[in-house]
Amino acid sequence: MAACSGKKTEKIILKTEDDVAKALAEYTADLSRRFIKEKGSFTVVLSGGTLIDTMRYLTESPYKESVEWSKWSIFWLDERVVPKTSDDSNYKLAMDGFLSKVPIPEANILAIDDTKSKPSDAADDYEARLKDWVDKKILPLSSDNFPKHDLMLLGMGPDGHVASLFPNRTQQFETQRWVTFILDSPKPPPPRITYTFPVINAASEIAMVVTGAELADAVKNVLGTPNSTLPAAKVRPEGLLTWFLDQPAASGL
Ligand SMILES: O=C(O)[C@H](O)[C@@H](O)[C@H](O)[C@H](O)COP(=O)(O)O
Repeated sequence: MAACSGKKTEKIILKTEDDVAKALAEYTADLSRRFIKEKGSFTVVLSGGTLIDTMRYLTESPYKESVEWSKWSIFWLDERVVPKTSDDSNYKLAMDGFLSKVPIPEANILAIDDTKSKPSDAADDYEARLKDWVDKKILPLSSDNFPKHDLMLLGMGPDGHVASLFPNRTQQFETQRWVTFILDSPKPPPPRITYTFPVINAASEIAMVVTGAELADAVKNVLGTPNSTLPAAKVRPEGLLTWFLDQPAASGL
């Protein structure tokens, strides 16, 4: 556990992906209640990939009616530099599978500007708009002056990447920027923008949601190897890190 331990790391291993989906809905709804009670809002950062499908129970009873959706704001951990209508778009994935099913106000959704076709411009623009949200006090700053989100929901790839921070790519070492870009992502499509580790680790809560046997080796590397060098081992939030695993993903532990 040492390799990925933040101030506090928890590991929840459940039998099936469906059990993980149910536990994730309960965890997210609990945090929503807690943060809204404490500070009147809830800022949530989404990944692409299978995560959106694993969030499916949040769009159903009892959560659909009980969660205070109007207090949520939505951000993306990473986004592909493609039109929002493209099947490769993380915005489209989240819109189709989650955002179209719950009443989060459109003004609270910070999506990529897909008129910026150059990844560096798209990253600069997203970072500038994050700065506006900090200026408007929607997002606080961490002690290191990075934007602090309440909850980040992360997936992990079989190569141990999180967000678009890949092994053998330099973006994982960024220490200054809030949002950076990559032109040669090993996972297609190649051009993307991504939050950096200082922003990820400024979060109050991070859930690593990892299901399926194809992730077992990466899980074993990150959670079972001291000093793992995979990007996922660099996830060490200021707050609590909770790993949600199904048994196939946890089978190497
Ligand atoms: O845009 C992306 O590609 C994702 O944000 C990416 O970081 C994803 O979370 C992981 O690749 C895990 O993907 P799976 O959940 O599909 O394994």
